[in-house]
Amino acid sequence: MYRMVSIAEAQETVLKAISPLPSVSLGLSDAVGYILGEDVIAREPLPPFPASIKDGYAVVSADGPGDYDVAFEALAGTAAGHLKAGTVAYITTGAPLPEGADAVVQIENTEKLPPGSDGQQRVRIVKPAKGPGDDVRATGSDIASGEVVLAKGSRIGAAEIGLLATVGAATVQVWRKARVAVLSTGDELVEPDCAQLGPGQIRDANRFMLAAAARSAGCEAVDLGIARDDPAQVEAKFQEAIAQGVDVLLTSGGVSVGDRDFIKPILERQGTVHFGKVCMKPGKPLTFATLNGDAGSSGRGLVVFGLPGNPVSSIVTFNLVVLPALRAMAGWAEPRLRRVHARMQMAIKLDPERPETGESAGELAAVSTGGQISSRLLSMRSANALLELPAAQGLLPAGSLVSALLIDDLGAMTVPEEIPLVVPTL
Ligand SMILES: Nc1nc2c(c(=O)[nH]1)N[C@H]1C(S)=C(S)[C@@H](COP(=O)(O)OP(=O)(O)OC[C@H]3O[C@@H](n4cnc5c(N)ncnc54)[C@H](O)[C@@H]3O)O[C@H]1N2
Ligand code: MOO
Repeated sequence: MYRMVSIAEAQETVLKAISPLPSVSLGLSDAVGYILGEDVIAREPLPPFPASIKDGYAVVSADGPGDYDVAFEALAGTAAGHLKAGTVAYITTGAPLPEGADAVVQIENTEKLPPGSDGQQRVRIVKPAKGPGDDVRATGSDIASGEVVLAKGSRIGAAEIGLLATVGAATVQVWRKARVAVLSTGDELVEPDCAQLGPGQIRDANRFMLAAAARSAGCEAVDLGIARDDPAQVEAKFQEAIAQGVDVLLTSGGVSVGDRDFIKPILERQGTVHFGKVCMKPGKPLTFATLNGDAGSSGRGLVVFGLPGNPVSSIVTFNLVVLPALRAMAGWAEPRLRRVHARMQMAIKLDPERPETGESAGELAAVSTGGQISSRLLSMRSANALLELPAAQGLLPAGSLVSALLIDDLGAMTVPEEIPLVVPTL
């Protein structure tokens, strides 16, 4: 019999038992979504030279307004020329400021004059530069040489890829992501392409759902298929996971207390079961174990999550416990789900015994996805948050402010036309 642990204790136990996977070197274009395993330092200043902020004329600011010869053109991508006082140079945005010049006057503040008889281009500076440095980016004003542009532990998104490219970090050290094997167990399961279900059969939903969830976390998913309710078959699949050198094994089904539930006894024989019962609904039989030895692609053992067979229990426990573990392995400093406030738009019945995790959709106004039953995958459809509801009798009234754990990027959320600016009165 297992002691019933709280969700927080289960999460803490898992995060204590695992550590980040070894770092790997990745090409810049492949690094999006990874966590940086090193500080990235700028070797040169940016801009590497004083650069024009505008299309206009490079000037000696002390020359002031007046009519000038355009001595030459300073174009982006060319070496800076030398400007003599009393003349100006045509300059494009991003071009190096010519030596001798100290400011730029934008085109809008000038008037082109007819060329001289010798063809000399001339311009009138109508509104002169305010002083040295006007409309010029000084060397290193965006990024100083030696500056840490990205610290170890940063998450690499599109802007960070841009920064890496800017400073010439063509390859970077990042924490590797886990290889995750997915195994379904149960005599009743058939493949999704089964057109005609036999007696007692259902299609395997969990394997595909969990593999997709692992891939969404950036992990490689390894499909171990279905094991029948037979300890020898389940053990053979465990050996296959070890042989394939995966880091994490996700099983679903067979973790409850029936005499056909073989996952816990096998894990007890092969490794250490850290918990086998969690005080939550859905997901009570969630089991977490580590297998010793040289399993896992980094030779540091295999991490096994025995997820409940009910599909909703499976995906909810994945989000609450497995996902933080995959993130921690990938080097996330704060791997847990983001917790926000949501206001209930409707009353919700509470469970008297187990704190409940329900699903909500929409804005940070929580609307139930309907009947919350662990077998009913429709209760997860389009859900973008899991509400953390206490174990209690009765109804939670509409208007209650509840805790919500975000499980997606809210990309499907309706977008208000505008959000009013609220300025605090001081
Ligand atoms: N006597 C008790 N029985 C049960 C308890 C309990 O405390 N005492 N807990 C219940 C809870 S809570 C859950 S959750 C389930 C979990 O059971 P298992 O993990 O052993 O899962 P199975 O019995 O194998 O399956 C449960 C349910 O889910 C369906 N299933 C299984 N795998 C898949 C799959 N890959 N795709 C789609 N559906 C799947 C399976 O057919 C069952 O209907 O135990 C309760 N029992
Ligand atoms: O814990 Mo079970 O997941 O309620 O059905």
